[in-house]
Amino acid sequence: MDVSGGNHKHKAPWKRMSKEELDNQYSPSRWVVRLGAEEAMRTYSQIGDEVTKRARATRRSLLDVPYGAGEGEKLDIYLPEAVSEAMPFLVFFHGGYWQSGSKDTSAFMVNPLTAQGVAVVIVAYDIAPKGTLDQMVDQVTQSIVFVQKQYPGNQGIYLCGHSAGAHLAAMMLLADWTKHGVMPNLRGFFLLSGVYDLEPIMHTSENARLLPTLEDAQRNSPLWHLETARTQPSYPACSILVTVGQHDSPEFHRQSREFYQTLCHGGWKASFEELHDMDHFEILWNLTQEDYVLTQIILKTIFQESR
Ligand SMILES: N[C@@H](CC(=O)c1ccccc1NC=O)C(=O)O
Repeated sequence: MDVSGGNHKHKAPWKRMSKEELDNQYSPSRWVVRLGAEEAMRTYSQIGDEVTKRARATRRSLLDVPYGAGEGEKLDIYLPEAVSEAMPFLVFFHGGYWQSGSKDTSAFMVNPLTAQGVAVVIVAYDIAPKGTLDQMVDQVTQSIVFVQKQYPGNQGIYLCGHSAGAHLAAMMLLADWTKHGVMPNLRGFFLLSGVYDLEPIMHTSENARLLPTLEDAQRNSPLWHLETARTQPSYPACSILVTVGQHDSPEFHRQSREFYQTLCHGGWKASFEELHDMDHFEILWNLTQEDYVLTQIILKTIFQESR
């Protein structure tokens, strides 16, 4: 009978997995139920491309706005019909395991949100191999500082990220804004199918290069920081929604659940949603629809919090 290792085993089931199993657990496309893995990835780029073209054709936008001096430090701002100083902002960080993806194929939620008066910002950051994880975290920080400085009267900044982008958004729970000379008006986080503990990912073929040492993984793990530091939440009033697709892998489910539980224990205002019959990518595709349950939760949160 296993007595001593019970809790540990419960907390880190990945430690007992073979390399093949870890690779499998951390390859979201292999868990897609309605398409094959390759077809799912092709469809993902295709839909992203189409929705972004549509958003640019039908919405007022400011494209390739620099938020920093670097070539890759650009963001797109999509505006609602009625532009005002007091708009709420949703800032989105795309996924792609910090190695792929682009703001130019990631405008999924732009049309339904701008239709309701929310300005949507889609952020580019330097994916690997150009950027390191530390640099990406820094760029994400800078992009939020930029939005706050540009729109100081905003009615709230809400961060949303998908997969690796949810990781980058979650890192902002730990950001030190003092050196940037501005406190962003953060009111909510929408974290979609994210990874919050990067230690298992160090051991996957796809991501080993990004995380050469355990220190790199821990420094970039919001779960590790929140479990270790046990400090007071920096934004106690911020709503944090952690979501995972029903068809996401068991490891993705575990990551989301543990992050949610750690947030609750730490006194953050967190909620958890498992999205019914959704895979890792459909979560985003459905955000193009105004009547989708997640779009509705996002809109409700923004308009409740900013009233
Ligand atoms: N090679 C990965 C791709 C991937 O993980 C991914 C692709 C697009 C958007 C998000 C992703 N995952 C995390 O960031 C896979 O097999 O699913």
